[in-house]
Amino acid sequence: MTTSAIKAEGLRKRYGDVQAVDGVSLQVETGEFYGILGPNGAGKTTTMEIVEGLRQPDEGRALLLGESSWPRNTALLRRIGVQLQASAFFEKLTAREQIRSFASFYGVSDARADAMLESVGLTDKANVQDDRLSGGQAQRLSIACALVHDPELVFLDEPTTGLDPQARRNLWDLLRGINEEGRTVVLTTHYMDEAETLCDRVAVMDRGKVLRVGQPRQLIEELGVDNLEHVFLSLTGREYRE
Ligand SMILES: Nc1ncnc2c1ncn2[C@@H]1O[C@H](COP(=O)(O)OP(=O)(O)OP(=O)(O)O)[C@@H](O)[C@H]1O
Repeated sequence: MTTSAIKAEGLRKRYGDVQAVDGVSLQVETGEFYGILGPNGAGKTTTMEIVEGLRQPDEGRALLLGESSWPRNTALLRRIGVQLQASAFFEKLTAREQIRSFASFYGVSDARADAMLESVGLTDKANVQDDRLSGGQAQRLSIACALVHDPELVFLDEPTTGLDPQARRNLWDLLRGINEEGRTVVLTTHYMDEAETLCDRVAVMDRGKVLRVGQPRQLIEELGVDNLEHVFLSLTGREYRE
């Protein structure tokens, strides 16, 4: 029997008056490209952080690669990659210095760091300081940093937000490649077209709950609608972007 990459049961997390995550259960299989969809504030990031072992749930538990992700398990952290926002870069370092710094935390060689930079198409930007990179270049650098230690499972939180259509498409190719190499990918996104294009399965979240899980095509067919945007409308009775 193979172990699921993620198995989360009954997760709950409250911040003051806000019930950010309200009984979330999820299962992600090894090798899957899995999307967590939902509008701002749906609870996507909090759910991911609990699963990653970066945040303690009030209730419930998450198994990551077959092991409990809380209390924080440093051995597990080596086996996962978490894409940080570009704002988490070290100040004033060049692209090459950034990725070599991340690599050094894991005892990964400079050569491997440089190869990752090459694989995301940033070799010609190696000497450019992070604050001079375009939005798409900064996203690619942050993804390369998350992959530098060759993790089995990668978490990407809204990797294409704020990018122009061409940069988004370039990034989609990169993300597909990461998954085709055999890695499990978990992505949060606001963009339904992105989820439809990339994800094997999606969980549609709203107000801290998972409303439905399935293959994008299957959800569209089941609900008799044209696209994922309409799946959301049909599940919640309201527009995705209100
Ligand atoms: N550290 C925190 N302290 C207090 N409230 C928080 C904190 N983090 C998140 N929240 C609140 O919890 C709810 C869920 O937030 P979360 O970031 O998980 O949602 P999200 O679906 O990832 O949203 P977005 O798409 O905007 O990133 C929101 O109402 C948010 O304001």
